[in-house]
Amino acid sequence: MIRIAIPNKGRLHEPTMSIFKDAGLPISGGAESRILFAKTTDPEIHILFARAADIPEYVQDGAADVGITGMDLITERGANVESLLDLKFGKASLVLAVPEDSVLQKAQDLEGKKVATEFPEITYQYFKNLGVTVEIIKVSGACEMTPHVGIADAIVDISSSGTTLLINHLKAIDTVFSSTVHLIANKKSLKEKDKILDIKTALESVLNAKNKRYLMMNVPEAALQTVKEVLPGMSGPTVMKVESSRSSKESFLAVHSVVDADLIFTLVNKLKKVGARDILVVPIERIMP
Ligand SMILES: Nc1ncnc2c1ncn2[C@@H]1O[C@H](COP(=O)(O)OP(=O)(O)OP(=O)(O)O)[C@@H](O)[C@H]1O
Ligand SMILES: O=P(O)(O)OC[C@H]1O[C@H](OP(=O)(O)OP(=O)(O)O)[C@H](O)[C@@H]1O
Ligand SMILES: [Mg+2]
Repeated sequence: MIRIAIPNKGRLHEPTMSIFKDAGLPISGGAESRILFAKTTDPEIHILFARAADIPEYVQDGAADVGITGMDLITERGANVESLLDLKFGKASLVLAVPEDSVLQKAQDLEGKKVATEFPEITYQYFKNLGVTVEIIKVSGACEMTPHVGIADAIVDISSSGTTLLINHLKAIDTVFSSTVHLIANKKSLKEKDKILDIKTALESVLNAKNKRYLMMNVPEAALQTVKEVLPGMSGPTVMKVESSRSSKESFLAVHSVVDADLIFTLVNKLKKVGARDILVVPIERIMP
């Protein structure tokens, strides 16, 4: 049996449930349902719902074979786990921030000063690497208030849109750590349970397909070469004969290709100009190379 720990609530819950659904492993539970265990369509794969911050330890200690959580939380806890895949969501930066009117402009200016943070390990390592000595004040949240009440001169805290810093009259002066959500595995489980790599492959196939679209069109045979020159190469397009019911003498070919989603707008206009018609653009659920 393989147990996967996923965030039970908060900003990582939904995107995690969604990528498992797209990967063919729909999960029910967590969030409002408050169910903390669940099965999947694969009887060998069970789900454990947990707080994102606890998942690194659960995976390190083997309570879960696999986990999904942020690299900042994994690094802060120094969890001895294997990262199998960057899932590319949950993007956030840990930034060094000071009051907006502060004279402190760079990390070196913090020598001998106080820094409040929810991430003491990452903060310690950051200043150590710079050869700067600071006093680290561990807080469990609402870090942004500390420089305004004399608890600290600066903070190291998560920033994504930057709104929280702005409304708390703080400004970032450096990026300490960039985080995204990763698929991690217990090192012993990884050696003993091959199925863990099947889970990685399934999630990876969803990521591979995210920015791709499947393009289908009918092309007059005479225009095929021109159309192929317009189509970007992933691998050559698939070309099939169309048993057209059209009365026209012209014979048509069906051309199919996988293209980047952000090329679609210009590509469709170019293809129409060189004679393609009946153009269909469909999303792709998974791509397994
Ligand atoms: N404002 C944010 N924007 C983007 N990602 C964030 C933000 N805050 C936290 N994260 C990321 O989400 C992950 C989980 O963060 P956290 O443990 O704070 O849970 P949460 O989803 O914010 O729930 P809550 O804060 O309500 O407990 C972390 O890896 C962190 O990097
Ligand atoms: O740059 P922004 O988009 O404003 O996001 C940054 C805020 O997001 C997180 O708080 P969250 O909303 O998770 O609340 P929390 O402090 O309870 O975790 C983090 O602690 C920051 O305060
Ligand atoms: Mg939070």
